Amino acid sequence: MNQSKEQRILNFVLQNAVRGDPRSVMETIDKYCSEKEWAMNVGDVKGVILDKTVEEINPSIALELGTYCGYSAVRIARLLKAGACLLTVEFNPEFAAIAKQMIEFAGVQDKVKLLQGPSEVIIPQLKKKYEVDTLDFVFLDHWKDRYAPDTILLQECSLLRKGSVLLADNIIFPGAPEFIKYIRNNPRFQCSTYPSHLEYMKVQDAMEKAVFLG
Ligand SMILES: O=C(NC/C=C/[C@H]1OC[C@H](O)[C@@H]1O)c1cc([N+](=O)[O-])cc(O)c1O
Ligand SMILES: [Mg+2]
Repeated sequence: MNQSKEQRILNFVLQNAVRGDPRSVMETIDKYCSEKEWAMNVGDVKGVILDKTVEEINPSIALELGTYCGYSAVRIARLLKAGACLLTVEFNPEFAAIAKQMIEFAGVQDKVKLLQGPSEVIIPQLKKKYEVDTLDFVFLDHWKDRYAPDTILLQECSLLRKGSVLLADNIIFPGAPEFIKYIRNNPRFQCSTYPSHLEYMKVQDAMEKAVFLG
């Protein structure tokens, strides 16, 4: 049975990147996906916006929705201080298996907990099963029509506190119109937009930052 694109990306990393070096893993994925096969990693351009947001917050506990191959999990985890943790949620078991290997190869497995399942099932489990109090940072990069319902669910589960920061990928392309409508009209969030480009393409995209005001 021939390989998936995600398996080809992982193999390219295993053969070309430096084990234990997160930056090498990121650069190798970016090289493959810009030269050989496009894939929906946040990428090197929007990745800088993600980096700056994570560095600004310096989160102790972060949540990522939509792991895919683990590119942004590696990207976020490499910036986390000692003792800090990234919980990353992936619905698709094949993608989760790839991401697990990617995270381990990059050497950030001690900072990352990969949770396989639908976000609407995992989010309500975070407090009791995964011992989360509240989240300092949430990166939304999963199904675009899940951004708004999952943001509501995070609030219903009391997982956000005054100052919790959400960062959403793809609010221009593919777009997340319901999320934008919800979050920008919501007095409990302070929003700002970061115009950018779609990963590996000359297509306009943007990221939305939303600070929960409590
Ligand atoms: O659908 C996108 N992301 C949805 C990802 C969904 C992931 O989470 C659940 C599913 O198992 C998948 O692994 C997407 C699509 C494009 N795109 O250009 O089509 C660009 C992006 O950055 C994206 O995050
Ligand atoms: Mg994305």
